[in-house]
Amino acid sequence: MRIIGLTGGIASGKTSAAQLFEKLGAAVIDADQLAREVVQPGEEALARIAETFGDKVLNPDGTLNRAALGGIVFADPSARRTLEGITHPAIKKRAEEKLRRLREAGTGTAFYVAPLLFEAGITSRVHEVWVVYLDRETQIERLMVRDGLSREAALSRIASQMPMEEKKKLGKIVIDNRGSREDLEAQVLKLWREEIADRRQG
Ligand SMILES: CC(C)(COP(=O)(O)OP(=O)(O)OC[C@H]1O[C@@H](n2cnc3c(N)ncnc32)[C@H](O)[C@@H]1O)[C@@H](O)C(=O)NCCC(=O)NCCS
Ligand SMILES: Nc1ncnc2c1ncn2[C@@H]1O[C@H](COP(=O)(O)OP(=O)(O)OP(=O)(O)O)[C@@H](O)[C@H]1O
Repeated sequence: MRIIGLTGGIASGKTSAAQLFEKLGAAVIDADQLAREVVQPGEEALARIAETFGDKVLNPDGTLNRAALGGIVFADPSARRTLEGITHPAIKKRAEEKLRRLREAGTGTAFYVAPLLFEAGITSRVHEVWVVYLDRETQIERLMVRDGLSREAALSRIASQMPMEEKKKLGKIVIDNRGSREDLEAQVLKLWREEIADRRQG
């Protein structure tokens, strides 16, 4: 099974691109989704987060208050690293399980969509890395609109990741998402044909 790591900066369009690849028939594993699964009530990671950061990061019903925890960790790199120390091993374990199941099912190509593919050193687990790229100003705008964040909050989230220009240099393939959704769809379709479907036939 060929595993393509799909990464990029926050709000660069990884999920949007992955959904388009999925529509064309690719298998997709999304690290952000796994990150949500490992903090569901009853999971060990949630208990450790509450022990470490206090009850203020829990909602009254015991679920994780994502806004409260995000407010802490995106303003404090050492708190962010503590959180990653709790969640990343659990996320990696789930990703491995999902990849194993896809392999057993005879899947040809799987995308592993992860915002922190480079930062968390997961590149050795994938065969190649594709980067969804966006210029900084468009990134700030799309992030503010999607998550209802102030400019300052958007900038602190962006600052917690490797600069997009650096990620762009590290990708085998760069998907440029500065244009319209139609532009993105056209690039995905071309990559699907040239990099996945044709190679499979050949
Ligand atoms: C801090 C949390 C609760 C905030 O939740 P929220 O719903 O506001 O954001 P969400 O999880 O949807 O993430 C949105 C984006 O933020 C960025 N982001 C998330 N975690 C991190 C991090 N540790 N470092 C840098 N960027 C991050 C990613 O680009 C991600 O796509 C959440 O992001 C979290 O649990 N993060 C730690 C787990 C992690 O590292 N996830 C990234 C995927 S491995
Ligand atoms: N080409 C585009 N034109 C306009 N808006 C877009 C385009 N591509 C994506 N978007 C929007 O930009 C926002 C970010 O896209 P998306 O959620 O796919 O990014 P992401 O890289 O998965 O983000 P994250 O790292 O936060 O998970 C979304 O609101 C999405 O609808």
